[in-house]
Amino acid sequence: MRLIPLNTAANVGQWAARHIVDRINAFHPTADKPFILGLPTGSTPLEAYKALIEMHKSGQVSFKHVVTFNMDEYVGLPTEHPESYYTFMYSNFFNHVDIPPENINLLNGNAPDIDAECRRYEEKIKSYGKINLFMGGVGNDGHIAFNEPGSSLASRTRIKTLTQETRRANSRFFDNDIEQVPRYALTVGVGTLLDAEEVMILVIGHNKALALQAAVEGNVNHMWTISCLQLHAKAIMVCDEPSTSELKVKTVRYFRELEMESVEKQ
Ligand SMILES: N[C@@H]1[C@@H](O)[C@H](O)[C@@H](COP(=O)(O)O)O[C@@H]1O
Repeated sequence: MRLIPLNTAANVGQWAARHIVDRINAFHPTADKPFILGLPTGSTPLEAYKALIEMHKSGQVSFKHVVTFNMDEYVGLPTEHPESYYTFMYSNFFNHVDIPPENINLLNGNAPDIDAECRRYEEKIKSYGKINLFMGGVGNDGHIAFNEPGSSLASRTRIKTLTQETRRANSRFFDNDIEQVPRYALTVGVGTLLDAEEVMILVIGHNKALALQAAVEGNVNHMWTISCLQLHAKAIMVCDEPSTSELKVKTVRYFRELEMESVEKQ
């Protein structure tokens, strides 16, 4: 695991966007060999999306040959609802870059057959071989995508019941009214995420400090599904300063020194 300790949320967004752009450009994607990018929603990736849009506008990257898969979507929320992940993705990212609409993949939380929809999503990912880079965030309780505590670490795309804690945390987007927050969501599984070639998680704010501690210093544990990243060969946690407040000083120092070493060697 790489841990990148930075100062601010803006630094985290910039770092993540630069990493994505470098990966896409190094891949030299074409129509026949597109770059496959996994994407999250939430407040955490907003700065990264802004930075990606700026880099696109200044000619540093094209998304013409990038295929995206979003991690999750609420069940039963109309697509055009302002808080659907569909709306989020188009207004915060897709509408501002040159990605062809047919390259965008989102789970349909209103599909008549939810199980078939989840199978379709897994099969579509498989049809491309693998996801090259999955960007994600983390919930206060350590959930990755919507893999709530106790989710199988081998899970695939499926429907999940949201915990009270997640619904409470997300009620800030629903007039602070927990009753308006959907009870279910479709989410890629922990196993789906672990299949990606690389996973990059952004961690912002002191609310995420316990989740980051569990991810980095805790044991692999299904109660903190983010800890699955310890099983991944290429995982990166990009963190702001407040989110590292539960980590040991020596842990942060260790990872900071590792990064400095690798910069010097390049
Ligand atoms: N399903 C999403 C997660 O993918 C996200 O990582 C998490 C954190 O959200 P935020 O970035 O707003 O803190 O919230 C939601 O529950």
